[in-house]
Amino acid sequence: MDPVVIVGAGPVGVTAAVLLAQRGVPCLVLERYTQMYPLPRAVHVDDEVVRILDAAGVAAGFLKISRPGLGLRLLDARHRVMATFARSPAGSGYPQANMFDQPDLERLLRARLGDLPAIELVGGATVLQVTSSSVRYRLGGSEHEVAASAVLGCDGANSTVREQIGASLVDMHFAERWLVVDGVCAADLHAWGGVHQVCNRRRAATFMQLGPRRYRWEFRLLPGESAAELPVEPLLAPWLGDVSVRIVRRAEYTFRANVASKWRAGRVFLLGDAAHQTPPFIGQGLGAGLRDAYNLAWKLAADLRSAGGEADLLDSYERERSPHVRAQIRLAIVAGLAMTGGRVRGSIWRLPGMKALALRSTSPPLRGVGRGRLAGTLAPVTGLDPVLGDGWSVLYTGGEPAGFGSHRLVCVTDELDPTGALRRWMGRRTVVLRPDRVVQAALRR
Ligand SMILES: O=C(O)CCc1cccc(O)c1
Repeated sequence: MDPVVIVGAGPVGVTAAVLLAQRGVPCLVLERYTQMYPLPRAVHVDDEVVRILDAAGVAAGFLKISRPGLGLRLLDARHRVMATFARSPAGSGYPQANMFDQPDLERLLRARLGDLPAIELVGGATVLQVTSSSVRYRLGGSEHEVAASAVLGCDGANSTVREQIGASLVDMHFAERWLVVDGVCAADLHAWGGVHQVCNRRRAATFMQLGPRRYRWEFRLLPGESAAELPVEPLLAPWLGDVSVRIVRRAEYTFRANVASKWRAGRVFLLGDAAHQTPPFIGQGLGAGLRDAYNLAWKLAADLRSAGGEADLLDSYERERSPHVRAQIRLAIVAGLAMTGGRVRGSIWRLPGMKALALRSTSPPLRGVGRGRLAGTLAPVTGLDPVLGDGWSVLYTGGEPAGFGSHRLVCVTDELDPTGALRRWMGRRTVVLRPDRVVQAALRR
């Protein structure tokens, strides 16, 4: 089988490679740089995304390098607490919010590559041309062409693959310039362990702890200000007291909301920032890319196993992922407006239902999957992967259901479900799960 060529060895590309290789699909990962990018970027993933890291074999390692996020705290311009939306650090499976430093996650994922000989990673490779069945790239002084069974563009916001398939970015009408500062402090700041949002219209700001003595600050820039010229010490002073900080990185970012006009051309697919970009206000940027990888990997593996016989399954990638990511981007924009618009807009958070919205940790159901209330939702089966296997499965509680062909039949007993939470969720239904644990059908007995 020709390899799936993955352009970009960031967390999305590497996760896609791992998920494919675990299903027996050879992968060639082409990365423009020779070294891993050493500086912080993404800082948060939710519990659904940790399940994806689990599927890729790195959840145990991730829990060691991350810390549970305690929720969201809104502060006024003088840093007085306006509201706290607190998460319980121990959810039913993984913590609902997980704070981390991206280079730590990338090291974990790169180490996982070493377990999977079906993956080859080539650094220093600049992709020149992409088709459904080949990729041409420059390495050192020479050009190479490799045959591909599919191509995944995981090459970030300025994606070459996106350009190659003629997709553009559709603007969801959000652009703000922010200064992002990462620092390591000489001592712990003893800050509350969630995300702090300063609801100051003049200088909206975000602050959070990422690891031991490691912190992230973000400050919205005013028109005409540049991150390079803005003195950072007065901005950090209220958070630091007399503790000194070593700044690891300061950068200007334009937070944008964009979705690619198409995510696929033939057997070339876009994933992660190549397909969508979101403002960071609900911490879903990297998670969206990892959800892409998880959604596509099992479908592509099934298609390759059946020699191209799963055209509809491949079509469902964009059909499912695009509305999901748009919904999350819209939520990020609304949350951002409420959090950065000053005291008055900040008071929106006192309205009934807003607390539940701020703390909601399940993402919207995938559209167009089966029918019924549970269809398209992620089943709460954390930890059951060894029982469910890597294919389709059927969960049942009564008599063994018939007519499910090669699906794995799993009787949900006390042993599998000691707290009864899974059976409460199932109600009196028999539940058909896809390989990615999304509910395809939930049938009343
Ligand atoms: O959902 C949470 O508890 C935190 C979400 C979050 C993460 C990172 C940045 C941010 O502004 C919000």
